[in-house]
Amino acid sequence: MNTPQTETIGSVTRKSRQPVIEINNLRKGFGSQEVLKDVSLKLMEGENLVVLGKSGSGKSVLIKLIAGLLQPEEGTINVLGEDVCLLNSNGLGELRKKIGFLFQSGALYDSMTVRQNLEFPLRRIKKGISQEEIEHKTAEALENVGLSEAIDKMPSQLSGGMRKRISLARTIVVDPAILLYDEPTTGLDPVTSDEISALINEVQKRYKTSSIIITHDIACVRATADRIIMLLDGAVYMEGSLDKFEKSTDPLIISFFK
Ligand SMILES: Nc1ncnc2c1ncn2[C@@H]1O[C@H](COP(=O)(O)OP(=O)(O)OP(=O)(O)O)[C@@H](O)[C@H]1O
Repeated sequence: MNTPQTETIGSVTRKSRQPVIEINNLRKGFGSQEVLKDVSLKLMEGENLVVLGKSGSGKSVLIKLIAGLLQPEEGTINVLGEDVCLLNSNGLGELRKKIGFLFQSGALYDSMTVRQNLEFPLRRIKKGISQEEIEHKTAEALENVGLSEAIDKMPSQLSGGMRKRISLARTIVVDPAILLYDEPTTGLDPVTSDEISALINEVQKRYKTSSIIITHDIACVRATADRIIMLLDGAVYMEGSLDKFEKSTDPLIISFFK
């Protein structure tokens, strides 16, 4: 009889880990422009997968395809056991409740306090949730991003780094299974960027999420990546551990990691 192997990926130690996202032979273009020609990848449970690629290589398009915001021309996208391309709008809506997005802008609702910014998605996604539970989850999410004291502030009263933290709190407050980060540290100073990278790891541990992180920030890659995928010319150019990328002698990889 085979003994199940135990392995640790990110924060999750399991006898056998499952893919939470599985993409096969994805093709997507706009008009005559081919952006993704043939992309296949997996995101494993509990893993932080970093996607690298030159500007315009289709990283954001990839995230939008995963979320069902764009339709591919060819290929399959399976997220948490659902074939995204076959879901109707209700099915997509349900699936998106399990996916958290942290976009570059991290847009908060400027006319709402931090508390209201967190309570809004909770009420929308967790139908029937009690007021007590809302308050508990809001306080917990703010504590986890180290900003409990900001609960009654307006977004305009916060620094860029604080806004990013609150955006992350708003994303995690609804317990997503998957987090999609699009350039989470862009526009932040190096110290604040490092804090956000550390927070990405904290969130992974506490909330047991699986994440795709798109970033050009190599410090963020070094801090967060369990595995890396480099896109080039619409396909996966290289895939592997941080160590593999750091030791690569390929000029393109070196140009990213120098
Ligand atoms: N809705 C759209 N309609 C037409 N073209 C689009 C659309 N979305 C993206 N594109 C094009 O697809 C290409 C890839 O865009 P994408 O935003 O995915 O790049 P990226 O790798 O995320 O770049 P960056 O690192 O600069 O953010 C770009 O040439 C972009 O202009």
